[in-house]
Amino acid sequence: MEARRGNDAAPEAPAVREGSAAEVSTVRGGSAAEVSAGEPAAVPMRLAAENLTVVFGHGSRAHVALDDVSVGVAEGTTLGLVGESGSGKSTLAKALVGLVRPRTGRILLDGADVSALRGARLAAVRRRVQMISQDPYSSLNPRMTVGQAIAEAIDPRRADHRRHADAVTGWLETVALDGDAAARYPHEFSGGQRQRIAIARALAAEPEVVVADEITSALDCSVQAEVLNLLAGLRERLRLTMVFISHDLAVVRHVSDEVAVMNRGRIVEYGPCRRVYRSPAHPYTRRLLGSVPAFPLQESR
Ligand SMILES: Nc1ncnc2c1ncn2[C@@H]1O[C@H](COP(=O)(O)OP(=O)(O)OP(=O)(O)O)[C@@H](O)[C@H]1O
Repeated sequence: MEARRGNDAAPEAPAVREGSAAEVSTVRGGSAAEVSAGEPAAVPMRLAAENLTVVFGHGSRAHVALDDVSVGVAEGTTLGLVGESGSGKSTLAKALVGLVRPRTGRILLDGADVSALRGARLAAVRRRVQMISQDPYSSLNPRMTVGQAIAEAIDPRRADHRRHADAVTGWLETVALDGDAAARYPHEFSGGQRQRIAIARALAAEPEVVVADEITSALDCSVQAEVLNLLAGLRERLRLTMVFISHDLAVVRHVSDEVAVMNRGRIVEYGPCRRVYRSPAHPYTRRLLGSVPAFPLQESR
């Protein structure tokens, strides 16, 4: 039997969700007004997880990190993922980008099941769904100059910085860095600058979806705000489709159209950000929001 690690004392209430799991990959989305009116627009999901289960380990040491999780993000929108530490946010992020293989369920990219792909086809999907993580070192090769790293994202087969110099400079300027950063190495930059480079690198691949996993949690407060404002601006300007993960509820509300609340590997509440923050329906969400002084319940957005 699989063991479940009890990482908090959240109540076992049923999930509160607008739309069924089956709807997630096909018709979820639309504005908050449309969803709450019970008539969601038929917006296809760019990226969706359908009934995803991820188990780490085997036998008595098995741990169910994701338990029948279904979420989706429509083009040009942002899905926020919140939940306490250990609730499964990063595991879901990794599953969405193909870094963790689900035991059951599917990952759909533009409606096509990509969860069983391997080799070159998986690599191609990873290009289309770019992940930016907490530690930019995991996405930036310390032996590559920044210019090489961005050139590789632009064209993996001809990752020559000089060939793509103008485009590299353009992406650096997009994240408010000077073009001469291209000749330097990641370790020569501050944490905030490295995250800007990681964002530039991810966007240079022109992905269909960006998965941002706690991208500011290792940064000082003032730098966090700079990076978040940059990302929020890019999201508007480039109409990014994004999955945004953070333990910071205020930040998630700021950038997300919809939010999924995770608890112990499950989605317990899922819906338009505005509605969930204003009137959380699940006891766990209420507890989560109630524990943050900035979120007295019933606050309007
Ligand atoms: N590679 C792994 N092997 C075994 N267990 C894992 C592995 N990765 C994650 N887990 C476990 O799965 C659960 C979910 O972890 P995950 O990192 O997805 O949570 P999280 O919500 O992102 O937490 P945090 O906010 O602290 O990053 C945790 O109990 C964690 O210990």
